[in-house]
Amino acid sequence: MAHFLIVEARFYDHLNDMLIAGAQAAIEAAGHSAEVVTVPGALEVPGAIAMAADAGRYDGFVALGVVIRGETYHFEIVSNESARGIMALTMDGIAIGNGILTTENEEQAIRRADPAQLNKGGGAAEAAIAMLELRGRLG
Ligand SMILES: Nc1c(NC[C@H](O)[C@H](O)[C@H](O)CO)[nH]c(=O)[nH]c1=O
Ligand SMILES: CC(=O)[C@@H](O)COP(=O)(O)O
Repeated sequence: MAHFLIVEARFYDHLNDMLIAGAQAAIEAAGHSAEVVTVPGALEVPGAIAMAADAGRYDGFVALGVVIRGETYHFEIVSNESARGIMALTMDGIAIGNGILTTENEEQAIRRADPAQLNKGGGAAEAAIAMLELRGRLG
């Protein structure tokens, strides 16, 4: 059994709750366990994963959050830089599933967060599990 850390950027409560539910269900269905830590926004997610990876208590990570386009270039910064930070950690061999949604509006986000619809939280958890298993196989 592996132990995962779900790092959630809590920007939209109702959307995050759905993402977490999907991720937790996928981890439990695979026979693993998880705990959740909350950070202010998507830009803080890579840093939190880096801190937790250093601590060495977790086998893998699930990044969750929602970025919805506003009026300014901030959307691009938050979307691209959070993904870039997560990708950099992935390239260091850390098993991470990226479930940070980047959408044009709330309607798109609901469809993707809802476990009964596109279930992107569950998909991110499954990706983290797959990468952990791959690391075990590849050494
Ligand atoms: N606009 C969104 C943000 N912005 C906040 C940043 O992620 C960050 O917390 C802030 O700049 C302080 O460093 N975060 C989201 O997760 N979603 C957004 O839509
Ligand atoms: C991530 C965003 O685009 C949004 O939350 C920020 O909105 P704005 O660009 O209107 O300040």
